[in-house]
Amino acid sequence: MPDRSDTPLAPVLLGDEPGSFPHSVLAERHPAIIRQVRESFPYGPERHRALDALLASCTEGVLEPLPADALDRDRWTQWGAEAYTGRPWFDVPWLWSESYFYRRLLEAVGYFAPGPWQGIDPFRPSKLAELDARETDEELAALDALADRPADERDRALLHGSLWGNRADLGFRLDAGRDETSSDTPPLVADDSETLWSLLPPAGSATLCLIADNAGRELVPDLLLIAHLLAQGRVGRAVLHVKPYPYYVSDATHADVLDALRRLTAAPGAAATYGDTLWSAMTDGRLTVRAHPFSSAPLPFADMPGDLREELAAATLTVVKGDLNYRRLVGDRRWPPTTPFTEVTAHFPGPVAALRTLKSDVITGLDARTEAALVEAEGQKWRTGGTHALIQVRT
Ligand SMILES: O=P(O)(O)OC[C@H]1O[C@](O)(CO)[C@@H](O)[C@@H]1O
Repeated sequence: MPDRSDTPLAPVLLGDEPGSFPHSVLAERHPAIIRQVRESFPYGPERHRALDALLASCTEGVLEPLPADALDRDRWTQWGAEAYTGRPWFDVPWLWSESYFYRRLLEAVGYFAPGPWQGIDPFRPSKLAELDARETDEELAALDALADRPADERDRALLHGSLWGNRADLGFRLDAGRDETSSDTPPLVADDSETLWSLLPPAGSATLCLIADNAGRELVPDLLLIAHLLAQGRVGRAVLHVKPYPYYVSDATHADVLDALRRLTAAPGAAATYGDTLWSAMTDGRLTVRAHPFSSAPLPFADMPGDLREELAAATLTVVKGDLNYRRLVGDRRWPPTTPFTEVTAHFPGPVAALRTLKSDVITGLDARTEAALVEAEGQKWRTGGTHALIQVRT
């Protein structure tokens, strides 16, 4: 991360503290994900053995190197594999070990190797179930009532749909025991939406990059937001960044975009109009989907490569969705919550907006009163419970 003399770097989050949230993800959530994946398809004995080996490695062992013939081995070396392989999963930066877990999981199910399981997304059954759920029908039906509302109400509804859609990630739901906090504190802990709208004036034909997070019930409202912005002329061109391979259980890939788009175009009522807008925008090049390798790198955005930096520098605004992308945007560190968002995102190549529900410890940009009220009402649960959200913008 570049020097910011006025903001000293906070310690990087590791998973080594029993009782901490990162530790519970490594010790409990990852084994649960392996169990879920094992049941998602009738994998044969070889795949089951590989999943058993991953389970043993990630709970009691060390990070093992990728196979010598893995096509992305050099890339992982550049991303720090030599420094971290051979070490216990709990002792390396949490962002690194968590991201590497998904790479190893895909290795275990044969996602990359030539053969029948190549390219089969182990999370697809749960992603499709979510897309087919009754709740998705209800959310799409609500678009009919929106059509007659004033423009600013539609702007707000679609922005908030995309924001709160982030609450619906599938990995989060594996945590059945997580407390639901009820609190009198406002759901939005920071709201820079006025600034966001000022960057995308009507008929301004801005270029928007949206760095997507989850598929299914998050991606659908993300796509609706993009369709709305294109239709309003607030955005002339949009680039949707997705993951190059299945990641963090429900993260969106290009295949998920196509599933979501089909869901929209086949829906009754207004939803299909949004779907048609997106379809024609993809066809004529106003909307493109990108799967840059760095999208699944175990590194903060401060370390992004030059080509991606250039691309994002040319955007009027980049919208960064979700919790994991927030960790990568501000750095996965124990920042004091009042650390200015503008300073920790100074490295980003252009104007950036974070839309995120709070699902991990990292937080910046709070005012002292908001932080105090949250702590008073909930202790530290507001950081990870997914019941609060933020819209933060750096121009
Ligand atoms: O889907 P999101 O919003 O990125 O949230 C995923 C979050 O889930 C975790 O994988 C575990 O909580 C976090 O590491 C990550 O930040």
